[in-house]
Formats: sequence, structure tokens, C-alpha cells
Amino acid sequence: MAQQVSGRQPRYKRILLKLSGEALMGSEDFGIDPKVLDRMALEVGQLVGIGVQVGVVIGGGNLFRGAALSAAGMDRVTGDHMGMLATVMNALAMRDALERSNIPALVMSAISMVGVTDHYDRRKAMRHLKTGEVVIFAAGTGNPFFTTDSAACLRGIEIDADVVLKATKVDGVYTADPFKDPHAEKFDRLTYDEVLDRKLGVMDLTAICLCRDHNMPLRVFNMNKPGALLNVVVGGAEGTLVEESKE
Ligand SMILES: Nc1ncnc2c1ncn2[C@@H]1O[C@H](COP(=O)(O)OP(=O)(O)OP(=O)(O)O)[C@@H](O)[C@H]1O
Ligand SMILES: O=c1ccn([C@@H]2O[C@H](COP(=O)(O)O)[C@@H](O)[C@H]2O)c(=O)[nH]1
Repeated sequence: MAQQVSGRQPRYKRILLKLSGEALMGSEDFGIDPKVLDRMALEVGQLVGIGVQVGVVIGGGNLFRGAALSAAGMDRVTGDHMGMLATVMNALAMRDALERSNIPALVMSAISMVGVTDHYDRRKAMRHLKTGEVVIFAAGTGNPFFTTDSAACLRGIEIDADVVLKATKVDGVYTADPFKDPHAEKFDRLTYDEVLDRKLGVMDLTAICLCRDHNMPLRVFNMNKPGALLNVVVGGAEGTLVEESKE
């Protein structure tokens, strides 16, 4: 039975949470800041505590991105394989942080890693989610030329999540990248087509198209703001909501 938070019921029964790999670095230049990892684990644990089923996809931008490795001369597919393996490392670190906080979790990888993670299996993932375990989907889609944003939307649709929550370094979708344009303005709500037509770069277009085609609501919010995740889940107005209609 879901408990209440400050008198408010969770708005969602099952979510797919996309955690930014880059934001896991905290103030470092590379890798994982244990403080950020542990805080995110505790915030995920709060959701489990109020009865929300949580699937997680973590990016790999704190370690490797295929496009950057390719720009430096590496074969793109090899670079993407390295990027996907980076997401597995982040997923293992998150599972460890969750388990240290007594939050049951397992990692399912789209690339087979016998003895290290389970292999991705949708039906098995659904069973674990229903028991309150956090299921961390690692290695993206398992295919090169995709991103973990697309993987998050794909897994969110597959597990029949109520929403995809993209926790990232910015507090929503802006008219332009707010790190590059100080005059960029934030949207509270957008339709999928508005994101696509305006080419708003907060997520890749494949991910947005997937959400649009399967009517999967998407919320972008700031992972560095303590409490923002819980606030989103109890229906708070954090970040930007992307959905079919603004009505
Ligand atoms: N219109 C926009 N509104 C908001 N952010 C934008 C926009 N255009 C580009 N961005 C950039 O998109 C970034 C988020 O997407 P990105 O995929 O780079 O990061 P991530 O998902 O946080 O990282 P990772 O790939 O490591 O998981 C923001 O940090 C911001 O700089
Ligand atoms: O389905 C996927 C997902 C990811 N990759 C590669 O991994 C890195 C890291 O993911 P981010 O989404 O950038 O955090 C990505 O740059 C790709 O190289 C992939 O190939 N397929």
C-alpha cells in the first residue's frame, strides 16, 4: 500500500528514471562522485518507500561517449561499445549504493555479462519491479548509434511506466541550451512536436519520437536539486513536462 508524502499520494505507480551519467561526476572531471551517487540512491529509496516501482537507466557521459571517441579517431562502433560498457559500470555503482542503503536492486544489461549482471528480460524485469526491487537497465539499447535517452524511453515503454523522468544537469527544457545561451527561457510544458520542430537539444530526437509514438509523458528536471525527484513523483511542478497535448 502506497504511503503518503506530506499528505500527498504518489502520482505514479511505475516510473522509468533516466539518471545523467555526466551529473554523477559532481564537481569532478571524470568518473563518479560517491556523494552524488549516494544521494541519488537515497532519493530513489524514498520512492520505493512510498510504493513507487522504479526502473532506472543511467547514462555514461561521465566515462565515455562513442561520438567523442570517434571524433578522436576511434572506430564509432567500438566507441559506442565502450560507451555502453561505461553505463554498466555506472549501473553497478548504483546497485551497490542502493544495496548499501538496504534498497533491493538488480542490474539487467542489454549486453550479456554472465556473472556480473542479469541479461535484460522484460518479463523478469516486470516481476522484480512488482516486488519493489529497483531494476537498473544497463548497456543502453545494446546497439551502437543510440543513446541512453533513447534506451530510457524504450525501456519505459516496454515496462509500461507511467512516465519517463529525465534527471539531468538542467532544470528543464529551454529555448536553447542554457549553458550556452544566458538568455534561454524555460518551458513549463511542451508537446513532442514542439520539441522536434524547435530542435530543442535536451534529448535526442529518436527518444522524443519514441515517446510521441507511444504517448509516453516525459519530464525533464534537475538531478542536482535535492528533493526534486520526490517532488516530481508526488505531482510537484518541477522542470518541464513533455506530452501530447498542453490542454
Ligand atoms: N533546449 C535545451 N534545453 C535544456 N538543455 C539543453 C537544451 N539544448 C541542449 N541542452 C543540453 O542538454 C543537456 C542534457 O542532455 P545530455 O544528454 O547531454 O546529458 P545527460 O543526459 O544529462 O548526460 P548523460 O548522457 O551522461 O546521461 C543539458 O545539460 C544541456 O546542456
Ligand atoms: O543504446 C545505446 C546507448 C548508449 N550508447 C553509447 O554509450 C554512450 C553513453 O551513453 P549516453 O547516452 O551518451 O550517456 C553513448 O555516447 C554511446 O556511445 C550506445 O551506443 N547505444
